[in-house]
Amino acid sequence: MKVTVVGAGNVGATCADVLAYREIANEVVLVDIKEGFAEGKALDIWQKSPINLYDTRTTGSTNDYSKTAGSDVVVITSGLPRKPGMSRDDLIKTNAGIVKTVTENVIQHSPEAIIIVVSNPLDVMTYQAHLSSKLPRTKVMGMAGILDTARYRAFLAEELNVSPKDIQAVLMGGHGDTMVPLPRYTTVGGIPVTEMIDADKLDAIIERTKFGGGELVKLMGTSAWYAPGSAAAQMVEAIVKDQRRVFPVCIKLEGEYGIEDCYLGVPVILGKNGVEKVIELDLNEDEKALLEESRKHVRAVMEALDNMQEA
Ligand SMILES: NC(=O)C1=CN([C@@H]2O[C@H](COP(=O)(O)OP(=O)(O)OC[C@H]3O[C@@H](n4cnc5c(N)ncnc54)[C@H](O)[C@@H]3O)[C@@H](O)[C@H]2O)C=CC1
Ligand SMILES: O=C([O-])CC(=O)C(=O)O
Repeated sequence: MKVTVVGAGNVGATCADVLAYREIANEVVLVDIKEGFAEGKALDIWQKSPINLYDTRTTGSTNDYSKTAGSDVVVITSGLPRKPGMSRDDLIKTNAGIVKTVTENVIQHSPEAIIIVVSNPLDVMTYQAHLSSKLPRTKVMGMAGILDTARYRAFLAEELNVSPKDIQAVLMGGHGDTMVPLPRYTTVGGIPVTEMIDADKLDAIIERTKFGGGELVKLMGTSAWYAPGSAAAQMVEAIVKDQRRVFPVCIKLEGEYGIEDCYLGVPVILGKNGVEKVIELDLNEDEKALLEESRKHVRAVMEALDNMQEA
């Protein structure tokens, strides 16, 4: 299995490293626009192989997409990260151009690839990659839900003093402040979380999760990479190993949840064909209202992208 990761920065290099040391792919190609940058990162990861004991071949390329030919999965992380005081949507202008060019290059050499978008604003960059690749919607998806859910699970594990492994959860909606938490689908070793934690503490954790990306931007002056890179690698693994894992993933909705033509995070089954199935939960009225808020927000940013492309 061959996987290309475009963008050898913080998230891209972390993703490539996880793909290599966990031997998720046989071959990983890193691509970046900065001269020598991807080659250097790939060489460093390759030189770690005798220490960490893996044989995934990692190589790099400065914008030469012929090296990516025949990739089974392509992860797009190229683009600007936000700085303190910015929202993810502030990145749209620069990152839309980058994601468009990168997708066109990728698809020229790997027309059968499955694309995982990471660049922000996530839901709308997934839309951009879908437009530019012209692939079926099941083969173009965005990574956000696994990350948001992981933050929520980590915060809960800390509060309850239990292993994060035993916390199962699902979040839906856009990757941003309007994400939709679903506490009634959160369990701790199979026990509903509401039996383990007070409502006000759970509310505080949900609020912290919504702004989880911003918390890290404030601390570091740039956005997160360890959890995002690992989350993207986990999606790659589900696809290349046809694991049929159930994850929240950003995909274009075509009638599911009563929503047409909007890119939102929803639980799906992920396997060798990409999104094998969108899982439709029976949401209650409060959850439907939160999802509608999220839809409105993402639609507005999608329309901003449409206007930019017409201009
Ligand atoms: N979906 C999610 O949950 C998350 C999304 N992100 C987003 O991922 C993106 C990357 O973040 P970082 O890795 O921290 O940024 P970074 O600045 O460390 O790396 C980005 C890389 O993209 C490269 N690049 C720019 N234009 C390119 C082009 N046309 N072709 C190839 N490479 C190009 C840059 O040279 C740079 O090395 C940002 O947009 C960030 O907001 C970050 C974390 C989580
Ligand atoms: O916060 C950001 O800008 C990066 C991101 O999407 C995240 O870490 O959730």
